[in-house]
Amino acid sequence: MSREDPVKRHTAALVGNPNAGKSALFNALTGARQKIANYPGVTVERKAGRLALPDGDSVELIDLPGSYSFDAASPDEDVTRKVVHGEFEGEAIPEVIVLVLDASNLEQHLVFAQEVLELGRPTVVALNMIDLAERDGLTLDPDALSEALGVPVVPTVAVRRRGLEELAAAIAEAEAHADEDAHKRWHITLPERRLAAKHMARAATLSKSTRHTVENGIDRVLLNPWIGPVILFGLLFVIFQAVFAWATPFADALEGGVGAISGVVSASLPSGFVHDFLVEGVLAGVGSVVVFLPQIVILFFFILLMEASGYMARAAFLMDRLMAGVGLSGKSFIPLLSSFACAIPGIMATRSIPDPKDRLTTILVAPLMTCSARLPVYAVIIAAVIPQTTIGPGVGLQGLVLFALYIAGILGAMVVALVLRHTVTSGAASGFIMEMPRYQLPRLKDLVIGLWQRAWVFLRRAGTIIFTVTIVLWLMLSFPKAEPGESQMDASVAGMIADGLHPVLKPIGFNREMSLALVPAMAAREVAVSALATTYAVDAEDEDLAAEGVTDRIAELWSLPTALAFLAWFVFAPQCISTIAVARRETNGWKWPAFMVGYLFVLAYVFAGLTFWIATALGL
Ligand SMILES: Nc1nc2c(ncn2[C@@H]2O[C@H](COP(=O)(O)OP(=O)(O)OP(=O)(O)O)[C@@H](O)[C@H]2O)c(=O)[nH]1
Ligand SMILES: [Mg+2]
Repeated sequence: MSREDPVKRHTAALVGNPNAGKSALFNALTGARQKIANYPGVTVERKAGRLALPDGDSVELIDLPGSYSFDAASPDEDVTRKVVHGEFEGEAIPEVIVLVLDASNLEQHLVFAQEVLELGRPTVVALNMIDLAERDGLTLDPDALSEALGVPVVPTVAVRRRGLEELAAAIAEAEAHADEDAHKRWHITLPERRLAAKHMARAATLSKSTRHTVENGIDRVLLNPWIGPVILFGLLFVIFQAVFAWATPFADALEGGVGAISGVVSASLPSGFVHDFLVEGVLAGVGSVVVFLPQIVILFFFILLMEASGYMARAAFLMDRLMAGVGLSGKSFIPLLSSFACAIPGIMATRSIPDPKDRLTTILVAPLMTCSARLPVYAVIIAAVIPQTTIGPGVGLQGLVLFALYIAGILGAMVVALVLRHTVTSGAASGFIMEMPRYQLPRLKDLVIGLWQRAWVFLRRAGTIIFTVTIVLWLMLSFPKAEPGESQMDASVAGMIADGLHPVLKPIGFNREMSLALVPAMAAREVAVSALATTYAVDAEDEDLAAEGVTDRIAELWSLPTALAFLAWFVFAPQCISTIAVARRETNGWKWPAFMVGYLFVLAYVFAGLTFWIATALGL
């Protein structure tokens, strides 16, 4: 900022209804990579970035959660209210407000817009999604809207970077003086506001062709009470088939690559500490997790498609009735579905749920949704013990088992929610209203960037937390060294820990290696795989055994009931430490996370046990 500048412009805040494209504008203007997705409630916290203005100055641009009103009750909307009113701790009131409106949905968006303008602060309107309005046959008149609102209006298409320079220029010119008349002009009741919105939208619409919107036709099918759920279920089924079927060639290639590197390292290094560290710890351990990259990418490909197309909110709508049956609402569906990626963003997404008890229940059951970190665990065990047969055209048994495990998690979450709503979080279930976002064709570039980000997150985890934990375990497995004739595991520190845990887990069919693997898996669930791989590699009696992958060792050493019990454990397995930490932050204390960990441990133990005993009784 130049010193002579009389106008103080430290910050500008993006404000508007959910799904107006605020984060898309934020990313386009600042070069950030905030999450954008086509459903309301994506952004749940305040994020800042720097925006260079055409006059050489720059401002701190703030992306905010979408809001319907300043009176709104949900925690994310509360952040918006606080920031805009200058009540957010450690932050001055923003000098300029950038009010983002969806041009294709103008009337609705003008309701909250009036509330924002009532503040009487320097405001610039971004009339975003002009392209969608055009798609619907709407021609808008930004000047008329500007006249009606009394502030500059800049048409934009955030995702195509249209209108960005004009918007930046308008922000630069927004004068830092309050509009004294604003209060008198705008302060009216909600019905009056709605009426005013209608008039203003009408006045700003130059022409409107009676084009049938794509939405209606598609929604008649996708939201049909009978066909809709079948399509949703079918889609989930296809996803889990694809995770196995499509990934196999890539996963095999990666596994071959890791094996080849392992062979080269083995042959070229003399046996000793460095050799063992690389072969048993790094390659067997961390390598066993990295090979699941293709599966992770495929899973996220589908999640990103659902998020970008606008289907996510439809799925929430379809699930609303089912969710109401267990005392939740469709609002909980999106956080729960996000938990398929990871429970941490899932739990944070609950901030868009207004009712505190709905929100708490959703937080408590979110870890039951199968996060992507569990995918390697499931995949390794399934590959080892479930035959690669097809049981129908295009339906593989392995994919089916994976699907069943996801369903088990979902059903578990539903039952737990039902019980909680009748006990610890009892109260009236709240209603469900969610705007259906416009259908959009996902943009290839967004998809590629999104997948790249996810792949990078996965690889970074493998290189940091999974690496560290696996290496610590490897050290504990490798020392003290065994006497000749003694097994290395028996002699090691880790072996002693495993011996301590095993008696507790033996009744539910777990062997010693599994018992040991559960401990580091608390850091990150994928570690269960690397821990088993490292344990078997360290304990291998000869080079041939050491060269075998963890899948082969499990296939040889585990009985089917034992393997199934391990899968059942991971359906419920108490979450990783980061999830516990987020639950603590979001519930402001240790009480609920402690409760969550407790009930998950009990369920994991009981269900793993039941699975083991039943499978054994059936003679599997
Ligand atoms: N066609 C079109 N799509 C847009 C435009 N701006 C944003 N989008 C899309 O609209 C969806 C919502 O965008 P976001 O930036 O996540 O919306 P938001 O206002 O931040 O939403 P919340 O964080 O939920 O309040 C995404 O799918 C974007 O890709 C636009 O100008 N034209
Ligand atoms: Mg956003």
